[in-house]
Order: sequence, then C-alpha cells, then structure tokens
Amino acid sequence: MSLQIENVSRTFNGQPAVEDVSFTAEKGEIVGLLGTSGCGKSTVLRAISGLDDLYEGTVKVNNKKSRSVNTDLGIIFQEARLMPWLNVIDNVSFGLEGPKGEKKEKARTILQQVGLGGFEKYYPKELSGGMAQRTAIARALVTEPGTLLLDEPFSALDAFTKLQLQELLLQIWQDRKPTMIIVTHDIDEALTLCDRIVLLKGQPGKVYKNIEITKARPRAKGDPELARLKESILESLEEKRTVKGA
Ligand SMILES: Nc1ncnc2c1ncn2[C@@H]1O[C@H](COP(=O)(O)OP(=O)(O)OP(=O)(O)O)[C@@H](O)[C@H]1O
Repeated sequence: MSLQIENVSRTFNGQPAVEDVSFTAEKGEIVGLLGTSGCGKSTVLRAISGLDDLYEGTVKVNNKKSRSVNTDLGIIFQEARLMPWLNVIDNVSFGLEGPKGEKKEKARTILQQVGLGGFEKYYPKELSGGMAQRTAIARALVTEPGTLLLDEPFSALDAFTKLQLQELLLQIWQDRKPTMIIVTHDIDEALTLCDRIVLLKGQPGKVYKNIEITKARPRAKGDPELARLKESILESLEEKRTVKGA
C-alpha cells in the first residue's frame, strides 16, 4: 500500500517537535527518515503508525485518510520488546488469529526465514541482541503486513550483526515487497536500503531534502555515486549544526 504524509506537525507541551512534514511512500518503496538526534523522526513515525494521534495534518493510506493503528501494519523498534514469559515461537504467533496449529506453523516458517529455525523454544533472556531483533522482525512480518515501520531497528546492534540484518531485511522485502519506512540516523544504512531518503532537519524538524536513489540493490559499499550522495547529506547536516549554533 502507499502512504501519503501531508503537513504533519506535532507539538509537545507547547514546543513544536516537527512542522509541516510531507512526503509519500509508494507501494513497495523503502523510504528512510534520516536526520540527527531530536529532529523528530520517531515523532513522524508514531503519527504514521497511529500510536500517536495528537498531531496536526493528514496521514493517508492508499490516498484515504487514516488516523488509527492500521491493522495491515508491522512495527519494529530499536529494542525487540519481546514478552519475557513467552518463548520465541509464542512471541511470534501471539498476534495471529486462527487455530493454534496453524498459527505455530506460520510462526515456524517465518522463524526459518529470519534464521531462527531451531530456536523456537528459547526464551527472550536466552537470546543475543541480534537473535532478539530477528524474533522482532519475524513477529512484525508474520501477519504479512503491507507496510512495515521501523524505528532505528539496528542501532543497538554491533556493526556485523547490523549488516547481517540489513541484508535479511532486503531479502524479505524482495520476497514480499511491503512498503517500508525506516527511521535512522545512520547515513550508510539509509544509502544501503532506501529508494528514497527524506532528510529532516532543524528543531522543530522539517523536511529539508527528499532524495531519490535509483541505484539497483544490492549496493556496493564503495560505490562512487553513493559516496557523493553521502557527502552531500553530511554537508546538509553540517549546515544544520551551523544554523543551530548561529
Ligand atoms: N512524548 C514526548 N513528550 C515531550 N517531548 C517529546 C516527546 N516525544 C518527543 N518529544 C520531543 O520531540 C522532539 C523530537 O523527538 P523524536 O524522538 O521524534 O526525535 P528523533 O529524531 O527520533 O530523535 P532520536 O534520533 O534521538 O531518537 C525532541 O525534542 C523530543 O524531546
């Protein structure tokens, strides 16, 4: 499904956090919300998810106004947020409906896909950070949502695990082509994953640039075109620091 974000603004205790944020995610597109800490990336994502509805402006799903948590939606946060009293397979099948056997089978299949086959009976406290996040990815995907919202999903992981899970995310996207919006402050991550980068800056955060990346995936780390793009994004963020310090 496609998402239209139109003039979204949010104020906390009289302080504007984001102002007039507008962008579109086409069906199957991977859009990155990129910006430095505090520019309102998570605030925008919460408005899109419907977890926060105290914003101004409009969020549309397939061009229809939507204000509540959409059921065709998977969300992945920075921490796995698993239920500690449930094992891996029960955490993943928890949100499913239907006969128990069927739910477990679906969960088992998706756990295989995220590389956790054989770990179904493990409890969250027995998992590494990467395994916990794989479980969270499986839980978000098990309902086969049309949209996936990701809030800094890999920023708590070590560099190697982060790369592994970015690759896994792209494989999954390749299979199902959900529309994805991913919040990140990692420029390399945005350049590796995204079809489009919405660069937020300022406080309150506003859309500074909307950059389309047409380069085919998988993208080589040292690609000169991406290196140039990274340079220009860094310059934009640098400008932000100058403005703030002025
Ligand atoms: N529940 C809240 N109550 C009060 N202020 C809030 C709340 N949530 C966010 N803010 C404020 O809104 C602004 C944007 O916060 P937000 O978390 O969206 O930024 P961010 O870009 O996601 O930051 P980070 O990368 O550090 O997670 C910040 O100034 C923050 O203090």
